[in-house]
Amino acid sequence: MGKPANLYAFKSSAELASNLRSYVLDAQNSAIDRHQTFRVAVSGGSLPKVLAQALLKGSDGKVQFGKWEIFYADERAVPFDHEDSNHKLVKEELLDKIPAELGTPKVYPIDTKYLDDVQELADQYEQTLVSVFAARDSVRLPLFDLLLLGCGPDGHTCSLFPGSELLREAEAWVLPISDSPKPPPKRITLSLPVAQHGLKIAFVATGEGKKDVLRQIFDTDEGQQLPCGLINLKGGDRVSWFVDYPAIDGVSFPARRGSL
Ligand SMILES: O=C1O[C@H](COP(=O)(O)O)[C@@H](O)[C@H](O)[C@H]1O
Repeated sequence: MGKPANLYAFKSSAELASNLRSYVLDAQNSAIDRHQTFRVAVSGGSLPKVLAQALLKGSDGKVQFGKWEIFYADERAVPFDHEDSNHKLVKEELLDKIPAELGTPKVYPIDTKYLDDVQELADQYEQTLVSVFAARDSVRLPLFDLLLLGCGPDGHTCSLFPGSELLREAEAWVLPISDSPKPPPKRITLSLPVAQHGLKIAFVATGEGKKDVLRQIFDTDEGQQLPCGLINLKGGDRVSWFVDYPAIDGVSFPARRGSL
């Protein structure tokens, strides 16, 4: 079954946030040591709030935002002032609140010129990745230092939904969606191979609403076919889960509780 290599459970959001902070700082420091920059893909949904709690408070280590390059694991095809925009959410929860002394990250949002054509929107975002990570013909997949992912109650992550034919895509780095089962329907998303390839991959899932899907992912064979399950399985020990107690209520796999 899809036993997670690293499953950390916390009784409070403050505890989860402080452990997520240590994990992100560790990823940041080794990335900066390796290539002087930290390339992170972030998600929307419930993640940005937890991430802000982790990164904007805390005295251990230093978040070197000036060395961060932030990309979107998925984005909705809406303007930046629309309430469904993942960039708006990340900006309001985190980016706008970064103290000047921590530096300013380089952020790569979608190009809203292409909102009417999701294929073009995805292609343009892929070009953005190509320009940063290297030409398509020199690397098969972009390698993020860290992917910060959510897990929807149906097992979706990024904008990869259960049963979607997009899960079979092997070549493209960024994919368009016109019929997302969760609104809004038009989106772009990192492809499954890109999401599985991250050097480190963290899922953050909190609240009772996640307990059924986590039980499925960790305790059943079917759960491994869900998008989160597919990343969990392929990623092996590169994957860590940060959850709270309500989210793993009923999961048989023992989580390490309380700390990394
Ligand atoms: O639609 C989306 O949902 C997922 C999961 O969101 P959550 O609120 O259940 O954490 C999110 O990771 C993704 O970025 C977003 O577009």
